[in-house]
Amino acid sequence: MKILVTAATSLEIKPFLQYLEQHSQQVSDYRFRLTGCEVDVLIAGIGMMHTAFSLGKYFTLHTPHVAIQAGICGTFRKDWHLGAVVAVESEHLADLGAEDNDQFKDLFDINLWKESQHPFTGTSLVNTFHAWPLALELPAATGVSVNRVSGSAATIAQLEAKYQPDTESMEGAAFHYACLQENIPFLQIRSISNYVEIRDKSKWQIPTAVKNLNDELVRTVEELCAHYTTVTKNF
Ligand SMILES: O=C(O)c1cccc(C(=O)CC[C@H]2O[C@@H](n3cnc4c(=O)[nH]cnc43)[C@H](O)[C@@H]2O)c1
Repeated sequence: MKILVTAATSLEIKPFLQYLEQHSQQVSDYRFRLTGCEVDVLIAGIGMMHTAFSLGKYFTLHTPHVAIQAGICGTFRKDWHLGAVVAVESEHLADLGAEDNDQFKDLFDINLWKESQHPFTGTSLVNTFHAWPLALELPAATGVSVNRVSGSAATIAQLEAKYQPDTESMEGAAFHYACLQENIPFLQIRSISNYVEIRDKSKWQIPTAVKNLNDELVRTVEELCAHYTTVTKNF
């Protein structure tokens, strides 16, 4: 089984990389062999432009069975605790469009895109791969992707009213788009490093978020590889 693990920065998946160093055989700069599984690691860069370019290039050369995007994110949900790990199931591109006075209009609102044009479901990029072989016990989240971390009351209120998001990242939509276009089953796992609120970086809990994210990432990859090994043994 071929698995792609992608992240915006190596810092976000450093513990996973250390795990691979200890438990797998490294076959190239970015490829690891782990109990019958091939795991590629792609550090795609921060933001949708870098993510789309990196994944587009990668998918012209490789077709993984599963792609996993792992990263930290902000949450709009005050009832979710920092450090919680979630699976983001759908994404909106929440700052691509036009400003109309103090209102934001996305490309669907201004009729440059049509609802449900491929690969969108309505106006969002939904993870439609339901044949995931593992029981995912993570809370499901609805995400928005932005080029600028939201940090004003007005922007936050607009995003909440328009998209009812649980999470905010800078790469999720690009990942969903690339995987849906290439028909590659995928999973976006994010851990919450901060609340989406008026900017106060001192409140961000990046170390806890990174630890929990990587615990979950290791568990998921190990389970996927074990599942695949069991399935292939039975044939
Ligand atoms: O401003 C800083 O000093 C600073 C230092 C380290 C990281 C940042 C980020 O903004 C991280 C962006 C990175 O993390 C994801 N992320 C995390 N929280 C949020 C959020 O509330 N809204 C959007 N993106 C977030 C994002 O996916 C980036 O990859 C700043």
